[in-house]
Formats: sequence, C-alpha cells, structure tokens
Amino acid sequence: MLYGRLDDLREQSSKRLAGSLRQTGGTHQMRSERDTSVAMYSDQLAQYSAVENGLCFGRLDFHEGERFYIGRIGLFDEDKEYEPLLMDWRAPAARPFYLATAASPDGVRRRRHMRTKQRTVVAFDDEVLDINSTEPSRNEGLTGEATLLAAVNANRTGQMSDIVATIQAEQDKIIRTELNGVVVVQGGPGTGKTAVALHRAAYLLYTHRRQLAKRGVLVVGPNATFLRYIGQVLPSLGETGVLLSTVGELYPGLNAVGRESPEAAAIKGRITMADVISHAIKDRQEAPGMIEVPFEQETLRLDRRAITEARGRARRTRRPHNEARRTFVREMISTMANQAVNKLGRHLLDADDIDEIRRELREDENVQNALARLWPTLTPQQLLSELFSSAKRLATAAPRMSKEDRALLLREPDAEWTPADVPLLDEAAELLGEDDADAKARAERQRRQAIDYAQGVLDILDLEDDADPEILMAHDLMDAYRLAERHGGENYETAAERAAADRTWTFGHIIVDEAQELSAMAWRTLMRRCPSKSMTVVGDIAQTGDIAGATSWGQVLSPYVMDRWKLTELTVNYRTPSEIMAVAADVLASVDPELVPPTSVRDSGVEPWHAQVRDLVADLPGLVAREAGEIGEGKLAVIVPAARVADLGEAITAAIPGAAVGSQSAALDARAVVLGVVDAKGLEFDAVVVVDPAGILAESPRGASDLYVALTRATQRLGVVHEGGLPGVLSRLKGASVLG
Ligand SMILES: Nc1ncnc2c1ncn2[C@@H]1O[C@H](COP(=O)(O)OP(=O)(O)OP(=O)(O)O)[C@@H](O)[C@H]1O
Repeated sequence: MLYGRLDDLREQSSKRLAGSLRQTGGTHQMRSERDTSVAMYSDQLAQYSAVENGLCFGRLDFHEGERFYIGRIGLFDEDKEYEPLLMDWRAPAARPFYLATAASPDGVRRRRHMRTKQRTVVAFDDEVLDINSTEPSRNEGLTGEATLLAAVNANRTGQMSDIVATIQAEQDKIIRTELNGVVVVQGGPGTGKTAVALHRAAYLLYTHRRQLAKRGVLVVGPNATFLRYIGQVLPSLGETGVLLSTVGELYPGLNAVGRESPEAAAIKGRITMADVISHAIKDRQEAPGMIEVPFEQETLRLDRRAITEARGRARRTRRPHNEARRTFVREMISTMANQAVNKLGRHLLDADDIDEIRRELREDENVQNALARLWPTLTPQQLLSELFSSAKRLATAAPRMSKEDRALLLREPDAEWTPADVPLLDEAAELLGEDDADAKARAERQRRQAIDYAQGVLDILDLEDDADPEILMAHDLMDAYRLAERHGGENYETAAERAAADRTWTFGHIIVDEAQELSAMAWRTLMRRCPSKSMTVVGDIAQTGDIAGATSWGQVLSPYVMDRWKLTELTVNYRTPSEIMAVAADVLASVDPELVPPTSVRDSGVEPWHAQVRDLVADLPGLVAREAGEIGEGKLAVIVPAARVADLGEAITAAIPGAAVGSQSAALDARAVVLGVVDAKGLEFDAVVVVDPAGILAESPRGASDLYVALTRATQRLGVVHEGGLPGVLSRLKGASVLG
C-alpha cells in the first residue's frame, strides 16, 4: 500500500514537472516562477526515487491500540483528510521508535523493526516493551538489537549506508539537539560519529527547512575519498541540498590538491599566519625614498612624505587593500596634478584644464606603473605566491618566525596550491577585498553571448521541418534563456550549488567531520562561513594525526565562542569487534592513559593475527591473498606507512587480480585496496591488514594515533604483518596465532 502511494506521488510530480517544463517564454516573473516549480518537482522526484529502498522500516504499537509505521519520509492519505500512512523518522511522534525502553516505554507496547528487499519484507524483529516480559533478557540499552547486529555484521560495500532504521538512543539525542550553538560530538572510532552527523543534517533540514534551505548546510570532511564514501547517505535520506566539501575545495575556482611536507602544512595552519598575511599586505604598500615619474615633458617627484601621507589616508579608511587603493590613487593623483599645474603656471589654467590634467595623469602609463609599484592591485593568489617564493618578503612579513620555519614555507612561484594554502588564500581575500568588477563584466558578456548562441540554435531548429522528434522535445522544453544558462554551466538551482561558487557565502549550519584534523587557520575560515555559529563538530581527539590538528576542543573553539559550546559523547563502538578493540586499546593507552576506548557492541569470535616475515615485498601478497579468501565478497584494506604505499602497492596489485592502490574512487570499489593511514581515516573494511606498525609509529610525531586509526578500520578481521619484532604496544598480539 505504501509503495502504491509512493508510485502515485511519483507520477503526479512527473506530470507536473513535464507541465512546467513545457511552458516557454512569458515575462521574467513567469519564467522565474516556472523555474521555481521545475526545481521543486525535480527535487520531489529525486526524493521519491531515493527513498525506494527500505521505505518503511518500523512499526510502533501503542497500548491504546494505535499503530504507526515509521519510514524515510512522511506519506499521507489524500482521500482521508491527510491521515498519516507513514511517519517520517524525523517527526517528533516517531521518537519513541528510537528512545522507548521497557523501563520507560512512553505508551509503546511493541516495537517492530522490518527489513525489506526491494518491495518485499524479508525479516522482522519485535520487542515487547514490558518490564515484566518473560522474553529472554536482551543486551541492555540497545534498541532493535537483532536488526542492529544484522546491520553491523553485514559485508561492507565501499559506500557508507544510512542507519535510519537502527539509530540508538545516545545517537538520537545528539541528532535531535537544537539547531543553535556549537555541539561537539566526541567519540572513539566506530561510534557512529559520521553517521550521526549526517542524520543530524537530515534532521535539521526537516525541522528547520525554511531557515536552512535558503542558506544551505555545509558538511566538511577530511579528503575527497571520505566525501565519496559518505556521499550516498544524505540522498538515501531524501536530502540533496547539502554541500559536501573538503577545506581544500572551499576556495571557489580552485581545487587545492598539491602536496607538501606535514611540517610546512602545520606552519601554514598556525593562527599567527593571519598576522603574517596582514603584514605581507602592508609590505606591499611601499613608501620608498623619492621616486620620479616622467609625465609629458616634465618630471614629477614623489617624496616619501607625500607617499606616506597618502598611504596613511588610505589605511585610515580601514577598507580592504584593493578598495583602499582608490583613496591612495586619488591622493597621489592630486599631489601630481598640483606639481604639474605649478610647472605649467597655475594662473594660465582654469578648473576644466586642471580636471583634464588629472584625467591625463590617471591614464598615463608611467603614472600607472608608479602607482602599481606603490600600492599594487593584488589577487590572493598573487600575494601568496609572491610571498612564498621570496625569502626576503617572508623575512619581512614574518620577523618572529624562526629561520628554519620560514625555509620550510619557501616554494616555486608556480607551485600547485595545497589544502593548507586554502585558509591562507581565504584570509588574504578578506584583507585584500574582492576586486571582481572585471570578472563580473566578463561573466555578463559571456552570458549574453551564450544567449545569442542559444537563440541561434533554436532558430535553426525551427526551420527544419523533419527535425528529429527528440530535438524538438528539447526545443519545447527549453527556451533560449535556459539553454544559455546550461551552456554557461551556471544553472544553480539549490543553495548548496550557489554556495559552492561563492567564497563569501555564509551557511545556516556547518557540520565538521574528523574535526580534530583541522588547523587553527582552517577553523578561522569555517567560522567566517557561519556567522551564526550554528555548528556540529564531530571528531575524536585521540585520533588526531595531523600535526596542525587539535589536542582539545576548548582550545579550538574558545577563540570563537568562549565556553558556549556543548560537549556530547558517544561510547559504543558499532564497527570494531571486541577482539580487535582490545589490541587497539593498548595503543590508545600509549597515546594517553586517561583516554577510554569505546565499548564494542559485539564479539566476532575471531582473534586478530600477526605474522613476522623476512621481506614484506616478497611475503605480503601471499598473506593478503589468504585474508581476501577469508572474507569472500567483503572488502579488504592493506594499511601501510605512507612511504611504502608505492612499493607494497605494486607488489600487491601484481599478485592479486582486482587489487588497487590509493584513494581514488575506483580503488574504494576494488575488493582489496592498499592505503596510507591518512587516506584510511573515517573509512571501514571487513578485513584490514596493518603492515609495518613500527614504520607507522615512526613516521610521524602522532604515530601512535595513526596506528590506533589503522587498527580500528576493521569490521570483522584484523591481521598485522611486520619484518622486525612487534612494537611493545602490540605485545597483546604475541599470544595470537602467527601466520606466515
Ligand atoms: N545505530 C547504528 N546502527 C547501525 N550501524 C551503525 C549505527 N551506528 C553506527 N553504525 C555503523 O558503525 C560504523 C561506524 O560508524 P561511523 O563511521 O559513523 O563511526 P565514526 O565514529 O565516524 O568512526 P571513526 O572515528 O573511526 O571515523 C558504520 O558502519 C556505521 O554504519
């Protein structure tokens, strides 16, 4: 019945969409109304398709005989005064599905979890919420235990799936925390932080749709692999208007994927870089001694005092550099005009002549060159590449930075931009001010040309009597205006799309995942994008791997919100079975004995293994092949020190058909993938082989956190392969079976 209703709705929206698309021409207002309905019906259609799998997953029976079905979206019976047929999981009335317990049943008699395959129910589990129930005692505190365990035991697919059917009480509380303020979700590996963050985005969009649809929601993740991994979750919850981005992608028009040493990135992440950039800009507002400017037959002389005075005036406007330049130029032109007038004889000139002289000065190439030297118009890219490619400029802009640190920042002028550069470019853009008048004029010219082009295409189509019906359809559906917009690739329909193209866009809510990895400068950029400071910050201080990353949430947040942030915690690990967690816990204790590992929700009955080999390149592929055989259709990752991704990757891909290396999207779809620790962050696999743990420990000052991350990626099986002895933190493995 529910699927029947979904089909009806789909057909209705599809007809309405076709109707709207068929209307062409009309006034600007009619066109804009039509565009709005096109966007709305397309969204509805996308949502109806997205919720097809597992449309309904739960049922609540109340003591008074009432019964609700719970699902991905709300469905209503139009013929019976919109009586609810299916309740959206985010609606307040659906809450007992996640929270009710035998001790506090909230009127619920029975809770049913249903599993469906396509449109057929394949299993269901009932919980009778009666404290005196004679049912066998269940794992205390878990909601829908059987369905939950089926979900956590299932093979992984290389794509994260939603958890909407089995959200646990501690997770539900965080998902539904109020919109305003900063909420920190701290939790160990596998506690569902990422899942909770994404469901919270869906919940907030449902509950505060009006407020958030306009400004959009931004989800920030650590790298492109991770974003691809989580990319399907929100669409499967029927939400498409969320922008997923790495910090490196936050500067429109730039995809910063260049590489640099972690030390250089850490320096760029320090908050003091904000001062360095501000200094670097001031250094470009030069006041040399006397400069001479040839103008027509005369030589004009600008002395230091005149320049400093004009500079002072321009700075006192407190406008960004490129905007304040107007004041500087006006002052300098006025000084030069005075000199020129005096030389020509003031008594011979009237006001119009003097204006003419000013105009000529502005247009004179020598004058322009002199002004460009004294106060150049700068783009953020130009400022930074000229700063980082000059030891001298760096020394003046960062006098308090050590020589060694400055040396680490030096690079070629045309070097690729790195993720750590993005917050610096953003800072520079703020202080320089956009000088985008030219860019806007260019864009408008291009748009006009595209419209003319599109009009031409449509005119030609009109002339052809026997034109292909498909093309005619295109003609019916699209007028010149829409075609032009598509042609220019600027047909942004959602807030998220518009936001991605605009550096100064501010979001209604920002969710930061793996937030412990962000540098102080990256936080500064994100805080600028969210003036309301409505944020969800998700991470695990114990997993911090980046040396620019955080060691405490207070330290990160207090500069922006003082102590007005709320800490919430997740304590149950749904990913890693207890046998593996015991090994990981020893490593965690070596990071900080005070840190408590999360409790595994299940045992797997499989002990982790280790193998000492003589030569990794020769012996590892055989062990990996054996492990791949153990997990059948599941996914396997081989996690190695960054320095060994290339050689061990080659050995494994040569020996195992279908294996892949690195974090490109195809690699995640492979059955076996070789990854460095950084790229494995946030991901999970059925089996994990951690290679050369001593190498991982030695590779970074945060080596122990990296090893902890590597060990906790497995959902079923873990093996450790090493050449030398086992590091002390893994001595628990000594009792385990030894392969190889
Ligand atoms: N309530 C739940 N029901 C079913 N599966 C869950 C639930 N909570 C978490 N999981 C599963 O546990 C796994 C770990 O979740 P997630 O990746 O969100 O953890 P995390 O805390 O972000 O981990 P890490 O810090 O290691 O990146 C995922 O496969 C997720 O689907």
